[in-house]
Amino acid sequence: MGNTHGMRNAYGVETVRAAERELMARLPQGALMQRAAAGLAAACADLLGRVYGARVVLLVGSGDNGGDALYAGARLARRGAGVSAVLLAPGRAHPGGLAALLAAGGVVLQEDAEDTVRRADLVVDGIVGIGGRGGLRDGAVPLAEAAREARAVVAVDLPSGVDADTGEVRGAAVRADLTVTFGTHKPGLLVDPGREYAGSVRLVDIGLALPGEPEVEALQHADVAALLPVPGAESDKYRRGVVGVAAGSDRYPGAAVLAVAGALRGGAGAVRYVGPAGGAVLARFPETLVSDRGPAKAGRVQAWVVGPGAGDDAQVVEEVLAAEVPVLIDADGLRLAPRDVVRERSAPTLLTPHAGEAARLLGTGREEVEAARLSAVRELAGLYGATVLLKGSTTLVAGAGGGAVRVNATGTPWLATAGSGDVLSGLAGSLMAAGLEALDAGSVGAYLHGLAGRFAADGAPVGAHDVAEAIRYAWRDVVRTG
Ligand SMILES: NC(=O)C1=CN([C@@H]2O[C@H](COP(=O)(O)OP(=O)(O)OC[C@H]3O[C@@H](n4cnc5c(N)ncnc54)[C@H](O)[C@@H]3O)[C@@H](O)[C@H]2O)[C@@H](O)CC1
Ligand SMILES: Nc1ncnc2c1ncn2[C@@H]1O[C@H](COP(=O)(O)OP(=O)(O)O)[C@@H](O)[C@H]1O
Ligand SMILES: [K+]
Repeated sequence: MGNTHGMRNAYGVETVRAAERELMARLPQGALMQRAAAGLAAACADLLGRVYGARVVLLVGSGDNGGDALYAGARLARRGAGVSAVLLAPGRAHPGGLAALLAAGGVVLQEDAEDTVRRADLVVDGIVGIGGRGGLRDGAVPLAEAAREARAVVAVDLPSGVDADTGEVRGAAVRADLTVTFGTHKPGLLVDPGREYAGSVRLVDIGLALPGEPEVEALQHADVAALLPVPGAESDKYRRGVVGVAAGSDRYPGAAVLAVAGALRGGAGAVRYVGPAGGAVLARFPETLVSDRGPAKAGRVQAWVVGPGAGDDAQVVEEVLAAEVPVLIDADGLRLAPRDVVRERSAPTLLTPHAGEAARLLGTGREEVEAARLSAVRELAGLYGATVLLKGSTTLVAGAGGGAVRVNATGTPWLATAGSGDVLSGLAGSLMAAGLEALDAGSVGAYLHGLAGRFAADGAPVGAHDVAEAIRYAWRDVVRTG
């Protein structure tokens, strides 16, 4: 889909470096850093409101990230800000940047650095950028902590301590209100936990040409609008697609109701329900086609959803996996679906674990998955030869064949409510039945589900059924403004 719809793309460090080398070779020395510093200074000025008289403290590391901070500091000093720099490696600060700062009236702080940082109107984090390796080094940790008490923190390119390629944070990292990033988003700015440290992100164009596929991409309204299924004049309920839902149990009939609730709002022309909760489903949604035979005999569907609240019924999972249509596997189904059977399926499979379920499938701990989401989702997709949607504060979707990982951030923590995952599985399964590919169905489903959660919650607690009801508002919003 490329850039045609304004997809937000993030490229890894290696690609950024190559693009920078190529561009630098064609520009006068230092030109690129001046572009970066100009964009950074403008963003700082916007944040400050009034530059004259503002107390600005620069945290300056030994690389070009510190250079950006110094040149931007010089620009702010020329506009009347009181700018002081804390040099983390005094002999190795960017020489040109330091000279520019001093010439503009800035000073180098020799003592009481932490106190000055705490009292600052603005702290500019130029400790490390894409050259950073591992967590913050010891000397920088107290400064990062002091910065939390300052009025505002702007991170240069990315918050120091956040891994640019993965969003992983090992140890301490700077928490920014705003990150001013150059040339392209970095994966670590879009994927948690890094995303949380970045605050809002402003992209400064420095003229980089980035070739090929990004590491991570985030759909925007227009991308989603272009992917949504729309019935044509010739459509009938079967042509729009039938989605089968094999979910729920005597113990958890509600999971069936919620998965059907999501499926009814996902674009399929009909929802076929199979399982022991048919009565509960019909009572709530009379439009559902209910069957009391197993999935193999339930009649044709264009995609299956299996697993929410399903308990231990391995037979149902087996029958669904044997169907030659796309299958979404969630919750209990993930436990019951053998890896080799999934790998050998000829039709697409979409797995939708949360971090705890992903950890069990990978044989690791929940915390490990949450700390390294990008590698976990890629690894699972590889192991199962399937598309994997990893739920959480930022939801990731990795395709079976590698390629850019989709990240979704439309959600809200209010979605952390029982049953909201069941709604998502019905919704994404319905999109597959309507003809979307697994990667698109997962990422479009997560986008609408997150937005629906926001609309339904609007700052107050919600139940999962509220989220399902709000899907149509999310859909309309996407269609109208996309
Ligand atoms: N290369 C370019 O063309 C441009 C680069 N720009 C800036 O340059 C940055 C990259 O500069 P560099 O390659 O010099 O790398 P950085 O400045 O990101 O960091 C490298 C330096 O930090 C030290 N370091 C590494 N890990 C550390 C850690 N965990 N704690 C403390 N110190 C650590 C290294 O010893 C090295 O001296 C970008 O993030 C961006 O801010 C911009 O000026 C735009 C143009
Ligand atoms: N902190 C959060 N911010 C945004 N979305 C969240 C957050 N926590 C959970 N979610 C979303 O809520 C849903 C919860 O699904 P899941 O964990 O399967 O719950 P359940 O099994 O109760 O349905 C997922 O779509 C997930 O991405
Ligand atoms: K930084």
